[in-house]
Amino acid sequence: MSKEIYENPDLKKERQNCPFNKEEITHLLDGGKEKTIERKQLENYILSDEQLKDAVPMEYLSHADKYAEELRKACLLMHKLADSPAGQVPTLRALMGAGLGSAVLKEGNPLALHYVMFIPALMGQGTIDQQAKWLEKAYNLNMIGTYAQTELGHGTFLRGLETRATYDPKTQEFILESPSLTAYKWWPGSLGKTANYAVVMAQLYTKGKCEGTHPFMVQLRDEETHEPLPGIVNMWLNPVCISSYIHYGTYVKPTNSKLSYATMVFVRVVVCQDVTTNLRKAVTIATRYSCVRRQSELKPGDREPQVMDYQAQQNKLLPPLAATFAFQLAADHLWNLYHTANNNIEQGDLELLPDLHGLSCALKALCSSEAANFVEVCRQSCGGHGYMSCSNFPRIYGQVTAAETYEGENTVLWLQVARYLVKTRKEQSGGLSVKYLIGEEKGPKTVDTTLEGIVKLYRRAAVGLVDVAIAELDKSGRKGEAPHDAWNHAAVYLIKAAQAHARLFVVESFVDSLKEGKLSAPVRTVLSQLCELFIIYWLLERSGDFFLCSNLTKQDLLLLNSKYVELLAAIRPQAVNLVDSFDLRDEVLNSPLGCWDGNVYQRLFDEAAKSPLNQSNVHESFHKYLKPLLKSNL
Ligand SMILES: CCCCCCCCCCCC(=O)SCCNC(=O)CCNC(=O)[C@H](O)C(C)(C)COP(=O)(O)OP(=O)(O)OC[C@H]1O[C@@H](n2cnc3c(N)ncnc32)[C@H](O)[C@@H]1OP(=O)(O)O
Ligand SMILES: Cc1cc2nc3c(=O)[nH]c(=O)nc-3n(C[C@H](O)[C@H](O)[C@H](O)COP(=O)(O)OP(=O)(O)OC[C@H]3O[C@@H](n4cnc5c(N)ncnc54)[C@H](O)[C@@H]3O)c2cc1C
Repeated sequence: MSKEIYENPDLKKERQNCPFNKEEITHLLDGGKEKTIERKQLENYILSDEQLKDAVPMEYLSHADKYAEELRKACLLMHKLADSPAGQVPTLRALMGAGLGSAVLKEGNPLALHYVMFIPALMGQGTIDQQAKWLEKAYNLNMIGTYAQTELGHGTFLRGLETRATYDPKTQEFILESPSLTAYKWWPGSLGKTANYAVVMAQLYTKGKCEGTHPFMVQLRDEETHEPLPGIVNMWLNPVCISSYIHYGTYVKPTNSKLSYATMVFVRVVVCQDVTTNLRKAVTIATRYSCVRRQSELKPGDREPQVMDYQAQQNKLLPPLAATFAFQLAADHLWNLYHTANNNIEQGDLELLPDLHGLSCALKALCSSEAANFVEVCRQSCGGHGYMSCSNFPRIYGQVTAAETYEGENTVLWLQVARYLVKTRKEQSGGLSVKYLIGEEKGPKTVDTTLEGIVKLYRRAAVGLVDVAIAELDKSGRKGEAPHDAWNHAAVYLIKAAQAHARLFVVESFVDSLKEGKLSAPVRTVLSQLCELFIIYWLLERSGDFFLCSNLTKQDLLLLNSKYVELLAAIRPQAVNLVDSFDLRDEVLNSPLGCWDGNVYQRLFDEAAKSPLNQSNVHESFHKYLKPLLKSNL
């Protein structure tokens, strides 16, 4: 007789009479039905392999054992890659991210940088000959690379990197050196024990002149023994400049000095999708748990309610739920821009490069910071159980907050966006933001609180805050302040303007996607509710920006607040159905709080039982330390 599949009765009730086709949303998020089939096939292929399962929870292993275990599984995955039914590229993309990849490699993938930065750097910066020499070797894993840019003393300010690459015309070699302790490469993933090659960013010196940071291919370790090459700590020999700018000793300036930053732009684009996947996991865990968890008393004398029935809990979880759609659709738009810009750049057309830089900085900073805040809210919404390591919230939070720092610390990226916006506004120049900055709303500034009306408010705020920042810069200039001082003294205004611009891009992407998308009526209804909830939520959170730049009134705000709480109530019945549409397997969620069947308490108990401390009633430390203390009559 088939074993009755347990399903928590509350979750079962939540799933009854779903008014929309969950699979339609799954296909939307995967990029089509075929992609969903491919993803599920790949998940089965990977997650069914017993060798990829953890014998003991990773949190109970030593640092070295964690590394060894993750490396074992990462290497096994690479072997499986060759026979993957989904093909190598989709498999790699799935294995590098926060979805399938982190289901297997919970502490991180020791080979991630090889695929996420090392190979993209070769592809984006290497000459044809260099690619012919190294790409095949890299794809065949005959070398393991990393991207070594950050130093002990510098991560943000690339023009301040101290690693030097001096070209010797006599030997036609580059001598790489770390002239000081602060020049030591620090942070690059895999650099410590895994990689035997690195793309090293160093200041290029030729004929006594510094030509700025450039990428160099450097062998770090012997390919057979894996021993560090001689002098690897202070001196690297035989590096090769990965670029086509040195012709027989003469430096040929690139068309744009920032093309050497291209790998970072690629990762910023990818990070937007990756933090969204992590946010989707957190929202799924918290939403299912909030429909299983019954606590306190809503109606005196009644049974304890599902905590999801508290408006306060809906206010915690439904904006992040809406954000997962908003960020996914914006990341899709950015990915399309990236491909267009890159194809143009390959033809020598750099016109979209500033827009790509501006938008990739904006979206990476916005999605990572908002996702980090939302993941923490999801964790808190699960009370004490959300604090447990096995809830998976600590790991998800660690991964998302890292993205606020790596690939460009967010504040620094906001200021890059502001620089781009001020320049675009002043020059009324072309490019993507012209749609937002020059296409500003003419006519009366009266506010209508329809979806279109609210989007117009976002545009007014995006344009208005740039103008406020420019006014601050001009005021400082009139006082005789030097441009760099004026810029520093306007930082608060500049960052607000950059953030408003990023939010406008996300809001417009969400609204436009719903307009363009071929959606069934029930799916359109629920996604439109989520869209309206999200754009009102952000407006209420940042109402100061809107007061500053439009005729928003107290009445408008009160009306929007009412609309907001009505939408919470309207969406509440579909919360579980919406997170089910993400189609995240229990192994990917990796949390007893978020499992599909809602069997939370039994799974929590089973997880606790795995602790080494629970393998005996009395731990040996009692006899060593506690018992002597108890007897010591202090
Ligand atoms: C799947 C798993 C995922 C998840 C797995 C992900 C794993 C990843 C692990 C993390 C890996 C890393 O962190 S790798 C290390 C990442 N590090 C960084 O991102 C460093 C951040 N710092 C920088 O990018 C740079 O220092 C800047 C942009 C902040 C400043 O550069 P700068 O050279 O001083 O330039 P600056 O004077 O500000 O600006 C001069 C002009 O250049 C332009 N400009 C500046 N940068 C760029 C650019 N990238 N592209 C185009 N244009 C640019 C400016 O707009 C400006 O134009 P105009 O105004 O003159 O027209
Ligand atoms: C998990 C993780 C993985 C990483 N992997 C890699 C890797 O594989 N390869 C690699 O090369 N690097 C890697 N890094 C390093 C990462 O790229 C840097 O830490 C990041 O670029 C930030 O630089 P920083 O550490 O110098 O911070 P800093 O710039 O020193 O930041 C310190 C403070 O100074 C502020 N600040 C700095 N400049 C300005 C400014 N102009 N205006 C206003 N405020 C400013 C910042 O906002 C911040 O508040 C990784 C980092 C992490 C956390």
